[in-house]
Amino acid sequence: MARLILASGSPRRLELLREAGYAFDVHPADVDESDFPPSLSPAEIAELLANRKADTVARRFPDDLVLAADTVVALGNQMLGKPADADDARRILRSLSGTLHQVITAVVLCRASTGTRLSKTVRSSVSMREMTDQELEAYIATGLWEGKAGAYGIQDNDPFVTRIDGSLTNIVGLPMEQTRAMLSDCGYEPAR
Ligand SMILES: Cc1cn([C@H]2C[C@H](O)[C@@H](COP(=O)(O)OP(=O)(O)OP(=O)(O)O)O2)c(=O)[nH]c1=O
Repeated sequence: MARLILASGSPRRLELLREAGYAFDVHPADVDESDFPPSLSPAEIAELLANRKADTVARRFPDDLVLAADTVVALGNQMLGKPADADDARRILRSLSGTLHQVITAVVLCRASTGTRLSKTVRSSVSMREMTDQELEAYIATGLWEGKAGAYGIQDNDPFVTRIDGSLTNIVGLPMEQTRAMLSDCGYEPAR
C-alpha cells in the first residue's frame, strides 16, 4: 500500500495524527501562504492554501497519499492568519478580544498518480472574553502565539477562550473525526 505522507511542519498536526494511531512520514510543504487573491473568503483562502500544500508535496511523491491542511481564524469576513511578529500578534489578539469568531481548517488528501482528491472544510466557533492590556502583554511575553493562526493556542490552557462550539481538534489544526473518515475512504485505518 502507498505511504501516507503528512505535508505539514505543524507539531500539532503530527501529534494528532500519531495519537490517532496512523503510520505516516512527514514532508512539510514549503509554500507562500501570503499569496492569494484578496477577494477570497477566509474558508476559500484555507482551501486554496491546503490544496497548494498538498499539490507541492504530491508532485514529489506521486504514488503516495498526501495529507495537507490549513487553519485560519475568521472574524466575520476578515481572515486572520499566523502573526508575523509580536506586534502583529498584539494587533490580532486586540481584534479578537471580546468576540465570537470562527476557526476554519481545510483538509486535503490527494494522490497524484491516481488523480485522487478529497477535501473537507470544518468550522468551529470560539468565544473570547475581553482582555486587559496587562493580560495581553503577559500573553505576548509567553511567546505561545508564535506560528498559530489567530495568535493563540487553545491547547495551551489559553486564558481568553470562554467557550467553543464544534471540533476542538479542528481548532488545533486537524479535525480528526473528518480526517479519519477521509482516510478510511482511501482505505487507510489506524495501525493500532
Ligand atoms: C487557532 C489555533 C491555531 N493553531 C495552529 C495550527 C496550525 O499549526 C497553525 C495555523 O497555521 P497553518 O498555516 O495552517 O499551519 P502551519 O504553518 O503551522 O504548518 P503547515 O503549513 O506546515 O501545515 O495554527 C493552534 O495550534 N492552536 C489554535 O488554537
